[in-house]
Amino acid sequence: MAAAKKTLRVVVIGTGHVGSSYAFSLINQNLTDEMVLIDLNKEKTEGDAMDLNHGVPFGAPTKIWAGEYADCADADLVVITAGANQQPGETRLDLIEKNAKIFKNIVTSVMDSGFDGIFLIATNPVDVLSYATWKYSGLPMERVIGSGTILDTARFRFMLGEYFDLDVRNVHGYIMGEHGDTELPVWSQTRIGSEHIGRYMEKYKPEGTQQDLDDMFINVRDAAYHIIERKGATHYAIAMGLARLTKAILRNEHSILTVSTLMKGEYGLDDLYIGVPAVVSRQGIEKVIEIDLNKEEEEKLNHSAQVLKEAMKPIFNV
Ligand SMILES: NC(=O)C1=CN([C@@H]2O[C@H](COP(=O)(O)OP(=O)(O)OC[C@H]3O[C@@H](n4cnc5c(N)ncnc54)[C@H](O)[C@@H]3O)[C@@H](O)[C@H]2O)C=CC1
Ligand SMILES: CC(=O)C(=O)O
Repeated sequence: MAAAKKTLRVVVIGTGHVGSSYAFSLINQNLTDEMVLIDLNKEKTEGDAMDLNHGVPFGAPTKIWAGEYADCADADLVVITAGANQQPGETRLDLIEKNAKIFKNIVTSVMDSGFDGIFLIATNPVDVLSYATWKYSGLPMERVIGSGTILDTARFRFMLGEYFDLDVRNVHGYIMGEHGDTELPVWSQTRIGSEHIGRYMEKYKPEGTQQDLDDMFINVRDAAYHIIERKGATHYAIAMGLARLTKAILRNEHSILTVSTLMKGEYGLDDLYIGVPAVVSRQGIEKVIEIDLNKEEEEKLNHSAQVLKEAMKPIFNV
């Protein structure tokens, strides 16, 4: 008889805007057999579990419950979206102290359960908290992944698709660096179809200017501020980004995605988590892809890394 297929379990810690949107996005993708919800607000997780369970007849069989840290023991993936979010005017780095404290407790509780899977982190500042999770958990770096600039890259591609009036799936480019104010667009490697963006613009949008593109990037970089001013939080797009990452991991897709991962000499950087393109599969981070950056992009990436290191100093002494 063939061996029974292992049950896939995802645990979501923090079921606020981001966590509950992710849970909803995940059950719509039929990627997991079991989903456990954990939050300080237990009543809310119970309500969310009831609500999501009532949707299961419209999707595929998935067991969903409001759980405990002990449920992490058998989890394949623990996704952390718990902690404070930005208030209008606050930067992501302003959240560092509050959320680093919360993370020490959460990661210790997960590891005490005997967890031996992959962590996926979204809480801000995501680069710093992914590093914190790696340190606090003692897991190999491959198994601690931050959502990094996956959302910024999606915003970048979306806005370029609108600008050129094209299917966003034909827009290829990356935002790298901090998921925050020092992130950078990699124009030198941005392609529309297989054409470099500059050449595409010359041929098909001659009225377009570099100023248009620079303004677009500012909108990408500041998108969270614009949304938070209007509705207090951003959650749908990151939830879909986390679901995309979950798929790459659980389905062993070997997908190149811009995630936050530990630098060990790549791009000349060491001992920090930062957003770069990397291959993501069932083992977690398979490898960082070192794309060619021009001088200006290299300097911007270095600056972003320096800002992250400064922000980490009081907590990790790096
Ligand atoms: N990486 C990214 O691209 C994005 C990250 N975020 C970040 O995600 C985080 C969550 O944002 P929202 O969902 O909007 O916040 P929220 O306030 O709606 O939800 C946070 C949840 O965490 C829970 N929580 C707090 N401390 C906890 C603990 N010790 N254990 C378990 N649960 C705990 C709260 O009870 C709450 O339900 C924020 O840090 C936000 O900045 C948000 C959007 C995009
Ligand atoms: C809140 C946040 O990090 C974002 O929407 O980019």
